Amino acid sequence: MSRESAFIAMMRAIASGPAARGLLDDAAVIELGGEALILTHDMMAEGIHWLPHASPADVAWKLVAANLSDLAAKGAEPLGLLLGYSLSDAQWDMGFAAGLHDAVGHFDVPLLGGDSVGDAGGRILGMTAIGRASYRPVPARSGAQAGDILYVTGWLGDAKAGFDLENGADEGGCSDAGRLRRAFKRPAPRLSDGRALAPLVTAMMDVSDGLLIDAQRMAAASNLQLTIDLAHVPLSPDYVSLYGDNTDSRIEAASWGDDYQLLFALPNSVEPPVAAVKLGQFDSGQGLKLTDNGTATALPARLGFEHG
Ligand SMILES: Nc1ncnc2c1ncn2[C@@H]1O[C@H](COP(=O)(O)OP(=O)(O)O)[C@@H](O)[C@H]1O
Ligand SMILES: Cc1ncc(C[n+]2csc(CCOP(=O)(O)OP(=O)(O)O)c2C)c(N)n1
Ligand SMILES: [Mg+2]
Repeated sequence: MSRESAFIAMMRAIASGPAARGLLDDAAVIELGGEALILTHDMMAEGIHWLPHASPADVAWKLVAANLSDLAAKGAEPLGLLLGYSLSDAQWDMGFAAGLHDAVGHFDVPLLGGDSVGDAGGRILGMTAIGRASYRPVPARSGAQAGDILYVTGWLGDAKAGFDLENGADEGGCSDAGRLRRAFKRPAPRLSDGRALAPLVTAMMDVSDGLLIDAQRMAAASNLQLTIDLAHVPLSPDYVSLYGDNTDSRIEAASWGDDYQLLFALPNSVEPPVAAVKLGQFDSGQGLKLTDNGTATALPARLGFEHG
């Protein structure tokens, strides 16, 4: 067990109310009369979530996007943001403020407040995003049913490719390295897809730590077995131009993380109303199984990103 999951397990014993959803979901859900408030908090730290030479404006953008992605996963409409900020040098602070200004304008979500601290011993940021549910019951990770199909929006692995390029990797034959870099630095939360999907899905979450680990969490929360076919993992042509299309490159795309796509379950009879690919199927039983073009294959040792 990672230090992160051990710590969350301790928090689970404290977070006993129904709004916390057993700390088994992307966000808390507070039912208020005929409405539901959705609340999520994400932290980012230099060296862990962004490279030391990253632009502070990009860091601000990603902090907003990662938080809004958890709202998207619950089909929510953003209402506001609160920022936790460790003061840095004046130039970094100004760059961050400029990026935050751009991001709140782009996503049309107000900054409501926050708190700042000096000399924190490193750049560590926190953000709370508050949203309003567009559909109730608010989709959970735990609602998938045996026989449901698992889908994912967009491509997986582009953020990993963008990270490698930002870290100095050769662009090789990649035709749109800028798009890959943006996928890593300025991910796009799937807010409108989330709202379109919320009335139809039996379960939904975003993919932040990696498809395999996040899908395993959905299967565990739903108390089902889930089989994913590696051949169905959606790779972009740009990703394939850098890493090829083979078992290793598919496993990397399915386990590196930072994708911020939506992962969701639908009954077999329901077609998704947004662009998405089928990854696999839920069955009665437990655990994550992997196939490659229909043939059973071993799970990799590492399913995704975990802190500690
Ligand atoms: N330090 C913490 N204190 C309380 N709850 C936490 C803490 N860290 C994570 N959680 C909770 O654990 C669950 C899983 O968190 P996480 O995997 O980070 O979700 P996500 O990837 O969607 O942001 C969520 O319910 C989250 O609120
Ligand atoms: C410098 C750097 N190294 C590695 C990564 C890869 N990475 C760091 S955290 C993470 C997963 C998402 O972060 P987390 O804090 O777990 O977000 P949450 O799942 O809570 O939304 C990934 C893929 C990165 N973004 N930046
Ligand atoms: Mg999430």
